[in-house]
Amino acid sequence: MELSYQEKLTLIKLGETKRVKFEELVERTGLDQVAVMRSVLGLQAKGLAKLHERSEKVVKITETGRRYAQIGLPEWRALKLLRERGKVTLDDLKEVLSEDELKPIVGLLRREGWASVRKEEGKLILEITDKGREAGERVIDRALKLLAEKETVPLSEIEKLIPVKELKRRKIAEEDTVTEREVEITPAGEELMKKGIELKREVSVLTPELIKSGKWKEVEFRKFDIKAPVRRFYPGKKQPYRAFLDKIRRRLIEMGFIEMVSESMIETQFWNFDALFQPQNHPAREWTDTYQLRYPKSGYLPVEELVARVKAAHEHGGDTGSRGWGYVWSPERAMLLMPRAHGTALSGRQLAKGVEIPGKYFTIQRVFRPDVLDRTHLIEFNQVDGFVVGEDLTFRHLLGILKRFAVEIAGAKKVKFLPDYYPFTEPSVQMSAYHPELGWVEFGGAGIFREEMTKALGIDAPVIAWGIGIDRLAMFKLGIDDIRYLFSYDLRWLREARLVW
Ligand SMILES: N[C@@H](Cc1ccccc1)C(=O)O
Repeated sequence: MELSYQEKLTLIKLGETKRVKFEELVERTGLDQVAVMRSVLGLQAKGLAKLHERSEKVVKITETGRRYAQIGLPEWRALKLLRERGKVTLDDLKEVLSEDELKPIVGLLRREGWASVRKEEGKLILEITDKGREAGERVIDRALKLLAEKETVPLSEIEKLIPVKELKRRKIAEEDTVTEREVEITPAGEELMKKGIELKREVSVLTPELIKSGKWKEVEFRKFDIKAPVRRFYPGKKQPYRAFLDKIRRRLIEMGFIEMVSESMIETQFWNFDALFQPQNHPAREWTDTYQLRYPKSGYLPVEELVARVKAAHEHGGDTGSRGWGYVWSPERAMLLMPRAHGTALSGRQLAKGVEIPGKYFTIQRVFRPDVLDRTHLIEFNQVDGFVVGEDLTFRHLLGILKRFAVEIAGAKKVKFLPDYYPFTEPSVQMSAYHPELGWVEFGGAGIFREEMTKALGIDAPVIAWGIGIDRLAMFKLGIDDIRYLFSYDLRWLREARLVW
């Protein structure tokens, strides 16, 4: 017969006493109540023990009863005052009684015969009687004492003193039933005891020490029922959206991309727009499309030489053969600060800083654009931006890379390219990816950076670039249909959201 460690221990302890109160058995085993009950039921199922349950009517002291036991029943407090003063008015009794206690007191004292009552000038006067002077302990006092001492007393015992309804009426006690449990060993159990039960230490974890010392041979391993329902356990973990972004970062690093990082979400217009050859009168630079910082309003421009080249590109195309945008470029405008509106700003910074050629770079950026919040729009979202630079890159390489992203990152089955326009790329494309559940989803923009941009930043090789919005994808991977959930505090979601990749 297979007995668990706890069952064995319980049986051994039971064998010492034959029949024992459940609570005492708990004490003897040193296990907790639940464990002992489980063991007893287990032993009972195997015919080794028997659980006897008997419910008993008891009387339990109430909060009021406990208070009376301490300060005395109201009639005793009143009598004490009467004994001191001989007679009192009802008002006088307020010294020793509460408002609720005052109301029934006249009736109580009269019933006991402890006081006589009369009216004098509209006032109730109570005067002590002989019986009141001599009064001693009554049954109700004895019952209260007993209850105060034991808290619960069998109903039968109380009823020997006083009808329980009397105690209930005075709110001293209430009735209850308790279940008395006793456990008894069966003959089969005794039989097994006689044969001897080997109580091996039961372990639930196999440790290196157990293996090294050879002790694993002596111990018994705890059996687990892996199908038993257990409480849900929520260990600390990454915020689900963070987990998603980290996954993308990993993918790109595995594909050989170098990450571009930034300590700040704030950018000068220079890097967000000017360095990307986006003219200063471009509508996307207005407040309707980008935010501005109120304070501080302006930041710093990079080295003069670079600024001069950007200015020349905007005004007349610099040395690219382009005519530029043909306006007077303002450094003040370029100095204005803003929350970054696209990740491409970091691509511009990287190109100006210098790059390996050939080289591949990416960044995951939180970006900000005014919008009306709803289930699919936020004013802040995340983009994966990046570029590949190399001597003989062509537009076809760009399409190939984008397709690869759509498949690798988004799990898209089909992609579609449409002509598009960006001030910093020529040609420009927009890519849509076909998602089995979402249908055609706009994935992002891409193109070959214009020479007006790359040359001003000091790069003399073709650069193919893209910017991909990844929040729609995150929504899908996290199984949510409201984009605001990406930043939700909803504990249930934070605990249970699952990233399906
Ligand atoms: N920055 C563009 C995307 C883009 C990046 C790079 C090249 C072309 C387009 C956007 O925010 O939509």
